[in-house]
Order: sequence, then structure tokens, then C-alpha cells
Amino acid sequence: GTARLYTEDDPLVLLGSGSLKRSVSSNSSSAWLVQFYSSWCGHCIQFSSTWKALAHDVQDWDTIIHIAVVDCAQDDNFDICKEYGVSFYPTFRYFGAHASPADLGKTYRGADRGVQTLRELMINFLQNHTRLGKPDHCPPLEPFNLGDLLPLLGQKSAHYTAIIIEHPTSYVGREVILDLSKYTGIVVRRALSIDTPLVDKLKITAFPSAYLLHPNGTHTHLHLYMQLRFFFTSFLRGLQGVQRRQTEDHSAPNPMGDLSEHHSTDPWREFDSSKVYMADLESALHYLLRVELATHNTLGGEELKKFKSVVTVIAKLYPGRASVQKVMENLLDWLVRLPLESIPYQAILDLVDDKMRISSLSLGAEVRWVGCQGSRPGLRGYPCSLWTLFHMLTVQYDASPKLLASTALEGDPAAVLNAMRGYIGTFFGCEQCGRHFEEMAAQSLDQVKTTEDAVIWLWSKHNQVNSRLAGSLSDDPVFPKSPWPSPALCPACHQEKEGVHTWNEEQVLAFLRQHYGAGNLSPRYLPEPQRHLPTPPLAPPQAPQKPQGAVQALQQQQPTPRATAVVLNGGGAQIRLHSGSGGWILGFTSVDMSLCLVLYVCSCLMLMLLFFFFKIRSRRWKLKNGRLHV
Ligand SMILES: Cc1cc2nc3c(=O)[nH]c(=O)nc-3n(C[C@H](O)[C@H](O)[C@H](O)COP(=O)(O)OP(=O)(O)OC[C@H]3O[C@@H](n4cnc5c(N)ncnc54)[C@H](O)[C@@H]3O)c2cc1C
Repeated sequence: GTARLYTEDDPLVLLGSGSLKRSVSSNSSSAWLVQFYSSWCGHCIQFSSTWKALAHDVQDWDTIIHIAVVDCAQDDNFDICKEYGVSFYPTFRYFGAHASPADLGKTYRGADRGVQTLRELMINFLQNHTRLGKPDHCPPLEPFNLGDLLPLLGQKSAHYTAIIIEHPTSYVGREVILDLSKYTGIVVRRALSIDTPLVDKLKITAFPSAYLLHPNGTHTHLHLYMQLRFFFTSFLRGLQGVQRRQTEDHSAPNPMGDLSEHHSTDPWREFDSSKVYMADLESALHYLLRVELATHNTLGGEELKKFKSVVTVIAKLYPGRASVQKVMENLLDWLVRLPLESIPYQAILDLVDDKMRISSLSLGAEVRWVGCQGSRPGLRGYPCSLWTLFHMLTVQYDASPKLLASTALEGDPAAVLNAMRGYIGTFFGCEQCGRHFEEMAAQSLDQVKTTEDAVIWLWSKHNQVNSRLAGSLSDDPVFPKSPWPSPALCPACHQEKEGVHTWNEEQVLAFLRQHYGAGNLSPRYLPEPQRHLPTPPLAPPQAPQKPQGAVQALQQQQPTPRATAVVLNGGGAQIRLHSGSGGWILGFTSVDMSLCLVLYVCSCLMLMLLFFFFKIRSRRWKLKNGRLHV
């Protein structure tokens, strides 16, 4: 009956009567820091955000030390809490690796329970364990001296070696060592500022400092924007060849399924991660409209409404090529004007492929990932491009809210997010992702009151997803998921408060506006826009072709073409005004034309009926009144 303070989504382990002893004792290769709490205790409720922040902060240390909780207010846990002698809440217990079943853990009684203090406490425990209690994967945390490090200078190696030189009381070096404990291609060591021969040899004058030995034998002093843990860690993780070891079971299915598949035969395209590539955005639209949507035979009711919303935001806010904007505008125009309850998918496809010949352009029909390339098939690709597309749209909307004027979404600061929520929940091929996204949206989307909030909301939710997926099957080891933007992309976005990394949201907003602004779009690697040859004004007789789509079938019932004219619209794209098999006259669809024709015939019939009715009545009247001559 108690509220749950922690859930499976938090980066910590939920333990109870059935799992506590089994987890923390003999068979555990890692250490544990367990909080015994009670979900009705006010202090525990207040403290839960700090414990979650700690768990988040040391998430990458979990092969060495786990953060866990036991809720002693749960009936099932009464006995185990009693057995462990817990009588006050919260109680913190540390268990070394390979602990015996009789080990009840070491209790921390300190009054300071801030994230930084608890993190340092964990390091102290890890450094002072007995030989048996040492976690199997714990790297050396003791300082190295000149004698240990000198032989490495100038030596070629299979990996980088980073040396953090710091004051004896500093924890930064050990924190960085633990932060990189899951990474291959790099080894981190620490040395002390009091080791004068080493400090002199490396010419270090400020502490903490980082010194990097490259695999090719060269070595350099690292000059980072700030000498903080987050900056060191982030820089070292970004080095070429440094990769996160994946921790998940590789036989488990990847929740992304084949959404990220791409042509493995594609040549690698060099790209700049500070740019956004139009090729990725167009590939996203191609995949969304031609592959993902194709699983729905018809769109009707709520689905159709959600689809219209997403087409509206793309048509009005898409910052890429005019040809693509035109395709989306035509699609929107058509969806808005077609007063149907449901639409066959094939009709949408025909329009995207320009089979109705609205203009001479259609959307490119291939995926070409650039900034969203994965290191192997099955990684990155479409989901990456979908995030990118929606980030761009939130930023475009923030820059020009008037772009959605006169649409059904006008005036809604969360218009793009709502459209994205509708799309992800209904159409996105990864169901599990859709559920997670919906949970996040249901929790906090209503707090978005301005278009700025919308930009920040999506950024922060995307970072939540990144942190949840770090090290998972969908994490590309060459592009590991981490808090974004990295210090390399936006140093001013990062700061530290009481030893904990925080964001400078003002700087983040400015960065997002620049990064996802239209000015940062790169046309590199774009395929040529797809153009169709104009239909000759008087087409030669053709053999009847197999109808290719619902709209075409409708069009083929129309009379044969007689005349075609071509004009330029405001945006410069060509629009055909023609009758016949094209089915579009002055912007009216063949459905519009058919309706006109039916109404026209009906009104003629009505007029004729009225005419005959009155004619017969007047004849009767004349006969009755003997005025046949009138
Ligand atoms: C709505 C949604 C929900 C998803 N949920 C899941 C899930 O539950 N499980 C799962 O396995 N996969 C999920 N995915 C897929 C996953 O998030 C990644 O898209 C995929 O693994 C590819 O990752 P990536 O490395 O290309 O980077 P992505 O996370 O796809 O990011 C794409 C690009 O956006 C930029 N970026 C990164 N973070 C941010 C940020 N915070 N703000 C702005 N820009 C940023 C970077 O340039 C990055 O390269 C989801 C995708 C979407 C679109």
C-alpha cells in the first residue's frame, strides 16, 4: 500500500527479501551500496531524489559497485530488514564483493548525505577493501609514481593511457578511472602533485591536469575548457578507438528491430558532428512515409488525425530543400481538402511519389545516412534521423511560431511535441520505445508553456533516453550514448555544482537554436531531387497499364487527356494544370471534379423534373378551366 519511491526505470537495483542476500553475498563479483528505506518516512521521500542522482552519477561504475534499495515498508521485506538489523531509515550499508551470507555490511552513519560525499564514500570503501572483497573488475585506484609511468613515455601501445595528476585530497582521478572502467582502448592512472619528479618531468603546473599517452608513442598535456571530472571523462570517451563494452545479453532481441538497417555496402561518409545533414532528414522522411507508414493499409479516425498533425508540422516547419517542402505541402493540402473518414495508404504513397503529377518533384526514394551512419547495420539510422528531424522542427517553430498560423495547430507551444507524441505512439516501429516516450510525455508534456520550453523538453527527454540506453544493444560502441551536447560541442553548456555535473540551460538553449537552426544544415551528400519528365502535351496513345495505386485507379476512370499547360507557382516549382489521366485541374482533385459532375447532373435532372411538373400542372389547370388557348 506504500508509494514506490524507486522504479525499474531508475539506474539502480531494487532488492527485497528474495534477492538481497543472493545479490550481495558470495557470488557477487562487485560491491554494493544499499539503502534500506521506508516509503512512508518523510525523510526517505525527500532523500530519494539525491539517491537517484547518485545512482545516475555513478551509473557507469556498476560492474564494480551497484547502488541498490530495499523498501522495508513492504510486507514482504519486514523479515529481511529485521535480519539485517535495520531499525532507522534510511540506513546505508556497504558490502564488499564476495561477501559471506553472514555479512550484514558496513553502516555509514555520517550526517552529510550529499551526492559528492556519498560518491567519495564509495571510493574510500573500494580503495580500502580487503583482498577478498575487491570487486573483480575494479581498476587500480592507488597513485602511480614516476618509476611506474616513466617507462610508458614514448612507448607504442595498443591503447591510450591517460594520467590524471591531482592533489592528494582530490577524488577526480579516481572518479575518472571508474567512469572509464567500462571502456576499452584506454587505461586511466592517477598520480599526485606531491610526486615532484613526475610533475617536473611532465611540466605540470596546475592540478588536476590530464596527460595523454597516445598509442603511437607520442604524449601531450590535455588543455580542456575546465579541469573537471565531466570534461576529462567526456574527452577521453570521445577518443578514436575508445569504446564502451556492451553489457547486455547479445542474444536478446534488439528493441529497434530492423529500424536501423541500412545498406552495409554504402561507402563510409566522413561527417562533422557539429552539423546537421539534410540527407539524414530526407532519409527520415522517405523511411517514415514509404516504409513505416506502409504497414498501415488505411488511415482513419485517430490515426489519420495524428498523421495529419505530423504532416502539418513537417510541411510548415521543415527547413530543408524547397523540393521536399513542396512534396510535404502538397500532401498536407491534399489531406486537408479530402474530407474522407479514412484514406488508403496507397493514395498517400502515390502523392509522395507524385503519381498524381502535382509537380515535377517527388521525395528521394533511398536512405542515405550521414550524421546518422552506424558503425554496422542495425545501429543508428532511422531512429537517429527521427530525433534529429523533431529537434529541428521544435527549433524552427521556436524561431517562427507564425509558420503554424491558420493550421489546426496554431497557438499551441507544444504543437511539434504533440505531433511527435502522436506519431511515435501510433506509427513508430519500435513499440517499446513508443511506450517509454508516452510515459515521459504523460508525466511532463503539460508543463511545456512556451516554444522555448518545447525545445528544452525534447532535449532533456532525449538525454533521459540516452542515459537509459547507454551500454544497451542499441548503443553504437563507436558513437556511445552520453549526455548531449558533449563539452567538445558546447563547453559552456556544462557546469559543476557541489561536485555534481549540471547543465547551464540558457547556454543549452542557445546551442540547440544554433545546432538545429536552418543555418547549420549541410547539403553534403544529398542525392539530386527526383524529377519526372513532363508529360508531352498530346500524349501518344498508350497501351493500358496495370493500375499502380488507389488514386491512379480513380484517375484512370477519367476521360483521356486533351490539353496540358504548365505554370510556375510562388515557390518556383512547376504545377501542371491539365485534365485527363493526371486528374488535377486548377488544383482540384479528380474526386473534387467527380463530385462537381455528379452535382451538376443532379441539378439538371431536378430542373428538368420541375419543368415537367409545372408543365403538366399548367396543362391540367387549362383543361379544367377550359382555357386551352391561354
Ligand atoms: C522517440 C524515440 C524513443 C526511443 N526509445 C528507445 C527505447 O526505448 N529503447 C531503444 O533501444 N531505443 C529507443 N530509441 C532509439 C534510440 O533513442 C536511438 O535513436 C538509437 O539507438 C540511435 O542512437 P544514436 O546513437 O544514433 O543517437 P540518437 O539518440 O538517435 O540521437 C541522434 C542524434 O541526435 C543528437 N542528440 C543526441 N542527444 C540529444 C539531445 N539530448 N538533444 C538533442 N539532440 C541530441 C546527436 O547528434 C545524435 O547523433 C528511441 C528513438 C526515438 C526517436
